[in-house]
Amino acid sequence: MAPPSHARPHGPHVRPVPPVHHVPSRCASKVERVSTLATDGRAEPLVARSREIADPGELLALLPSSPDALAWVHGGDGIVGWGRAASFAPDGDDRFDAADDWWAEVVDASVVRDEVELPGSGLVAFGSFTFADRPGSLLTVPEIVVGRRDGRCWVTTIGRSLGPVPELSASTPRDPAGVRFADDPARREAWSATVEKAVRRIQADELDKVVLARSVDARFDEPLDVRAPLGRLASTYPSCWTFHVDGFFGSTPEMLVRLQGGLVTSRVLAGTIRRTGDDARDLGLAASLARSSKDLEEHEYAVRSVADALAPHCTGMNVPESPFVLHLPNVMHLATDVTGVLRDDAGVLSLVASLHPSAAVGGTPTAEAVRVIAEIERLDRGRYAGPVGWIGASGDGEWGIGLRSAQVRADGRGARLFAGCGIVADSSPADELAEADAKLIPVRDALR
Ligand SMILES: C=C(O[C@H]1C=CC=C(C(=O)O)[C@@H]1O)C(=O)O
Repeated sequence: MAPPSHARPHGPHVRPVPPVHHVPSRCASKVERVSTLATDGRAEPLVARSREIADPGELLALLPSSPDALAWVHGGDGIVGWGRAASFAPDGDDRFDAADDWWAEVVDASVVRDEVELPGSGLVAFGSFTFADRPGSLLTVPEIVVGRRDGRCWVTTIGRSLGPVPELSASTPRDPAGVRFADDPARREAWSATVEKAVRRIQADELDKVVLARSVDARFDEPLDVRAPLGRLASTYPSCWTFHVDGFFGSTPEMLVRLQGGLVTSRVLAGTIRRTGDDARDLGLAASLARSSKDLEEHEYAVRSVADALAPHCTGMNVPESPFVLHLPNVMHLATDVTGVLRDDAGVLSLVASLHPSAAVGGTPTAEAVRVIAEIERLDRGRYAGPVGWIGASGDGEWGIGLRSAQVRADGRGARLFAGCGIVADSSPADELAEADAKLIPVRDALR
């Protein structure tokens, strides 16, 4: 069978062709709209150029101290960026499709010279979407991107004209100062009561599973330099994807969807056990997690939701029958890697639109779970549990679920940390509270 076409109608950016290619716009009015969305409002297309460079050292250390700093790193590889060449803040239920359309227009109106041709090189946008239909989603095209993959490094400049390779230098971030966490017992009790309420509704057959989240506020004496927690997260959780977009940062173990060269992959997590720090004991706990009917049930809902959402877009899907246990420093999760071969021309944001919210962050059935969350959780999740990641000119990209995360306040002197747990019929409120505490550890520790 011929391999499916994975190129989106974004033009020929994906093909290894001569270094400079200008993709004609689909229609002039769209180009104008895109250009006016760029930060300075001038009606000019973007010019992006990626060049291979010598290894500049740790990517996160290159970030300037700026609210525009962007990051998506995993085990030393990934991309970081800064500056804002263009951005778009989609809103509403169709925010993913609106973002996808905007991106198609940006790509159509841009000139890309990619001498690297690796995932993340060429024109890219970073983004973060809200969990629910509320303001706060953002797709942003940086002016500078630095990337590393499999030992190769590059820099991309994006702007109104071809820019020179910038000077890259590492700097040391300022440690968080005077950190206090507010997690008072009354709020903890109230959350346990909410879990109990959800269990009763599940036992009454209103729904099968719902993910409930809680938040903890942090305060700082000085505005946070987000590069400090980012560096700590990346070194402590190298198997997670450490991200930062517009004050939303964290280290997520869950890949909602990666699209690369027609291959679709998703890492589904649900079902958790805390680690004790004693390796022998943790191995026993991992075995009990793999046998726990409560966790296996919770996991199965999450896998089903992802497999069902991807099925219309994929052939040759592989959905393993049993999960493996993913070991992280704070917790262990039941995990399943779902793969498929793209059979339509969906870009990664269309796949995100089909997948969000998966049962790892929403529940089963989805509509009922989302309704119950809105009714009983009493929390504005913001970007927590929403998709976060990047998209390239071909429509390929990587989008994780914004977990183990926090949103920095606009004045930088505080942040809200989030964690949630999948609730099923035999969930215990005390266990879920302890599990949520364990899921808060990565960001909590990174802020100390
Ligand atoms: C909702 C979160 O985790 C999800 C991902 C992995 C395991 C989960 C669980 O076991 O409940 C959650 O579904 C969170 O970290 O805030």
